[in-house]
Amino acid sequence: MCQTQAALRAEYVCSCFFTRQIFIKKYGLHVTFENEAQFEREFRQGLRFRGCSTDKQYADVLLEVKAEQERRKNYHTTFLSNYLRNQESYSYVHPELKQLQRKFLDARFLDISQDRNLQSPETLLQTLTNNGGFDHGEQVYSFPLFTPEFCNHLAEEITHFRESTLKRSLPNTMNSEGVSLDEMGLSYTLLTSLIQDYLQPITKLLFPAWGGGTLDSFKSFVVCYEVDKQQALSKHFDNAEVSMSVCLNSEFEGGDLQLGEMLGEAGSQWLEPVQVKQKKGHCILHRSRQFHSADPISRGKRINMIVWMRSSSVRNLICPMCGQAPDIREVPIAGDGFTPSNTTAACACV
Ligand SMILES: O=C(O)CCC(=O)C(=O)O
Ligand SMILES: [Fe+2]
Repeated sequence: MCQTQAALRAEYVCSCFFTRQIFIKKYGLHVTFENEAQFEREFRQGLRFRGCSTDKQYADVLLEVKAEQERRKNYHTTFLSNYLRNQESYSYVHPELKQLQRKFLDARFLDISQDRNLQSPETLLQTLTNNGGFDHGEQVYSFPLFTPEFCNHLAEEITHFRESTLKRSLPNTMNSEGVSLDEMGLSYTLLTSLIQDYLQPITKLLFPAWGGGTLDSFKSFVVCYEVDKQQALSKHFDNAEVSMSVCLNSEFEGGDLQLGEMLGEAGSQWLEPVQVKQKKGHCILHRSRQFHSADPISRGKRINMIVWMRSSSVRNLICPMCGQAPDIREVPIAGDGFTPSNTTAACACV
C-alpha cells in the first residue's frame, strides 16, 4: 500500500493470497485450503497431532478456514471502503503525524543517516554501534529511530482510532489486536518519506541481496499485545523483503523478538536464535524471510509499529508465500507489491 488519495491505481497480489498461509490460531498451524478433499489429505493428520482430535473440532477448523477464505475474497474492497471513509471521517488527535518531520527522529538516528556514514556497510555499522545501535548477527540490526514524544503521540493516535466507531480490518490473521496504518490513511505521507529519504540508504547497504536498495512499496500496521488478550506471536516469516519493527512504549515486560532460520534453508538452523529486546523508539531491521516470533509479555501492554518493506524486483521473481513465480491478480488497493512485468510498484517509494 503506497498510494495518494487522489490517484488510486491498480495493485497486485499473488493468487496464493486467496488459498495459502491461513493461520489456525488454536493449533498454531499455517494451512492451504483449495477444497475439502485436499485439506483433509494434507492437514487432518497434522491437526490431530496438535490436539484437534474430534470430528467437531475438525468441523470447527473447516468453518474457520472457510470464513478466512471468504474474508480474503472481500479484503480489498472492504479495505478500500474503510480507507476512503477514514479519509473523510477520521479526526486526528495529532494531525502533525500525517507528515514526517525531522523532529520525530532520534538525534542519534539523524547522525547515523548522514551521507558520510553511508559509504560502505563497514562505516555504517561502525556509526550505528557508536550511536546506540547493535549488530545482533545474522543480519539483524537495531538502532534508535524515533523520539519518545513521537512514540507517545503515535500510540495515542492508534488508541484514539481503535476507540472510534470507524470500521477497520485486521492487518493479518496472526494478530487479533492490530491496526492497519495503511487503511487508517496515516502511512503514505508518514512512511514513504521515512523509507525513501532515511531508511533506504541504510537498507541498501545492509540488505543488498534482499532489494534493500530497490524498495518500492510497503505494508504497515501496529500490533498490540496485552497479558489478558494476545500475549505473543507464533513463529512466522513476513510477506516482504526487509521488515522493520519499532517499539512505541515501555510499560510492559517480556515481548523479546526471536529470530531463527531463513525460509527454505532448513539446513542452516541455529541452535540459539537471535534474541532482541524491545526498546521504546528503537527499530529492529531483519530479512523478512527469516523466521521470527515474539515472546509473551508478562506485564502491561506492548505496542509496536511494523513495516513490511517490499522490492518488486525481488518479489516478481518468486512469491515468498507460495515459493513460486507470482501468478498476479489485480486488486483495487492494498496489493502485495508485485508488478506486471517490467514496471515498478504503482507508487514508488524510491
Ligand atoms: O511483535 C513484534 O514485535 C513483531 C511482529 C511481527 O513480526 C509481525 O507482525 O510480522
Ligand atoms: Fe513478522
